[in-house]
Amino acid sequence: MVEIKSLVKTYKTGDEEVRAIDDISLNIKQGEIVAISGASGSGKTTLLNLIGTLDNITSGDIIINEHSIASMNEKEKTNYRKLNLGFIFQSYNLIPVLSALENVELAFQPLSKQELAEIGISDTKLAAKEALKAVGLEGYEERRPGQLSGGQQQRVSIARAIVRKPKILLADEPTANLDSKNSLLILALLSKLSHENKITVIYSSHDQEVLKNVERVIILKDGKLVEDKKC
Ligand SMILES: Nc1ncnc2c1ncn2[C@@H]1O[C@H](COP(=O)(O)OP(=O)(O)OP(=O)(O)O)[C@@H](O)[C@H]1O
Repeated sequence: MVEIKSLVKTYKTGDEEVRAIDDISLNIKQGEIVAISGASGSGKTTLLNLIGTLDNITSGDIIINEHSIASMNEKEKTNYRKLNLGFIFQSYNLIPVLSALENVELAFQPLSKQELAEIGISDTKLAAKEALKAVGLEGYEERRPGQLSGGQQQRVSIARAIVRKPKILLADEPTANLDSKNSLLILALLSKLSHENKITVIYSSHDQEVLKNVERVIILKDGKLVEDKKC
């Protein structure tokens, strides 16, 4: 469902060229949960950003459900992101003055009425409540981020990422700011959401504890794929 074909991403700084992604090919099935690992600078964030259409491909392609990302223009990419992708960040990226519920509901703001209908949402508040329930935060709707623990804040950000019913969830170091107990709980939640809703989850991590519990791990080194391990 995600087909990565001879993918290359280079960055130019002055006279120097960095091959951040150096000829990677791999397939990820619908509903699979995959960890991307590797040392700092190995290309994890770049790969996630390319799959997330947040950065431009230098050569090669990523085909998602038969859509070629390399041939999309900016407008098509924006539309594609809105209706297919969910993002989770290391630092949660919640709005401090809004409640948990309002933070989740914010995910609907870029969607038109027609787009909401397309994804089967008629009541955004109810959908946001259900997403919070799905991440184990029923009863916490009115709390602001500052009144929640790190693990709970990451759950709110996961609710915000899943509320538009994405086909793919992309998470850059989602457990980097959490202790090992909360990291494992967040991973278990991502795994549950992936299996129950057939969401493809792709996340990066360099935490060895986290990597003990993964189903498949892709290891990068200097932009190259050096290992693709099913556990
Ligand atoms: N915007 C940019 N301009 C120039 N070089 C970049 C840019 N973004 C990334 N790079 C380079 O591309 C390579 C891969 O970086 P990337 O951030 O993808 O690695 P990473 O594995 O996510 O690292 P970390 O674990 O530290 O977040 C690095 O050499 C980095 O310096």
